[in-house]
Amino acid sequence: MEKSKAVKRDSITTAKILSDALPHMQRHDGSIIVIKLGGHAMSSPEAMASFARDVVLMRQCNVNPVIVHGGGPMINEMLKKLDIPSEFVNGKRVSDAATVEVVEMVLSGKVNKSIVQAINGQGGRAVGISGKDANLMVCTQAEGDLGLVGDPHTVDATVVQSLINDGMIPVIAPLGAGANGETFNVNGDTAAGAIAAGLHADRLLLLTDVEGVKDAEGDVITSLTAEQVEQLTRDGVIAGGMIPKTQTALDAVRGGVKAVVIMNGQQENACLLELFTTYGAGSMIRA
Ligand SMILES: Nc1ncnc2c1ncn2[C@@H]1O[C@H](COP(=O)(O)OP(=O)(O)O)[C@@H](O)[C@H]1O
Ligand SMILES: CC(=O)N[C@@H](CCC(=O)OP(=O)(O)O)C(=O)O
Repeated sequence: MEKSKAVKRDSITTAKILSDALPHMQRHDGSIIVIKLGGHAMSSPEAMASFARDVVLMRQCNVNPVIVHGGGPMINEMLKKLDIPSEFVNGKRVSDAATVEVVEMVLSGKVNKSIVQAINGQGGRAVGISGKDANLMVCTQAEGDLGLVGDPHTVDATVVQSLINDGMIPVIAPLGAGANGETFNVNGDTAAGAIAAGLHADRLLLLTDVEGVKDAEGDVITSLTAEQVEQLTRDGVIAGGMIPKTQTALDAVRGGVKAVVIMNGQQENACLLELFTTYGAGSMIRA
């Protein structure tokens, strides 16, 4: 008797939550949401399954998720096994030919396919590709002495749009082709921003391992302007891996993406919180 009362109470709460979500679902109806899943946000099989479930639920609600992933920690692990040293400059991995070979193997292989499998395991239909497929991301060499690190030069999002139109969930590894047959290692955030701009996405969610962009006191800044980002970077408050994220956010909004949110992907149901509730998670950057 007690148990059935509890089930009834929980069911009433669930029905209320679904009802509250209706205006948010209507607001995002038919929209394209690019989600960057960082290596740190894929910390456990449970976290991956929870993310996959959110993505499948989005698709079920006629919201079109496009996943662009990273995998820095997984690349580090493989480079270590192979005894290949690695260093980062301003959040980007200096990449010689041997490093790029490992990056492509890890990202297009195990990481990409484990996300695809997690989404399919929740009843979605995910397709894994890299930025090299169908000329999605043609790159030029990035500035600085970074070796084979690419900056997206042209994005042709036709293949992504075709997958979306067919009800698939694209899962994209951040590699790009060069005009002379090179393979470029592209920072996952940079790739996500370029693809979001190429798709004129409604929103770009950059999932990471912190609540958002923090100020000098360590408090999360919920809404950021371009000027604030530039000042915080000059002051060294925005540093390391947060630099490509905030620069990506600025490039994306300038490139036509309506809003970018930098948020904690380790928080359970992070994407649902952001899209389908009134609670705005993380730091939002708008045009
Ligand atoms: N101002 C800042 N606010 C928040 N995080 C910052 C800031 N400056 C630097 N960071 C660092 O950026 C990290 C996120 O970047 P990164 O480790 O590359 O994440 P991911 O692997 O998810 O792409 C945070 O864990 C934090 O250590
Ligand atoms: C050029 C560059 O830095 N490429 C990244 C690509 C993976 C990535 O961005 O992974 P996270 O999102 O997990 O950090 C790298 O080699 O680590």
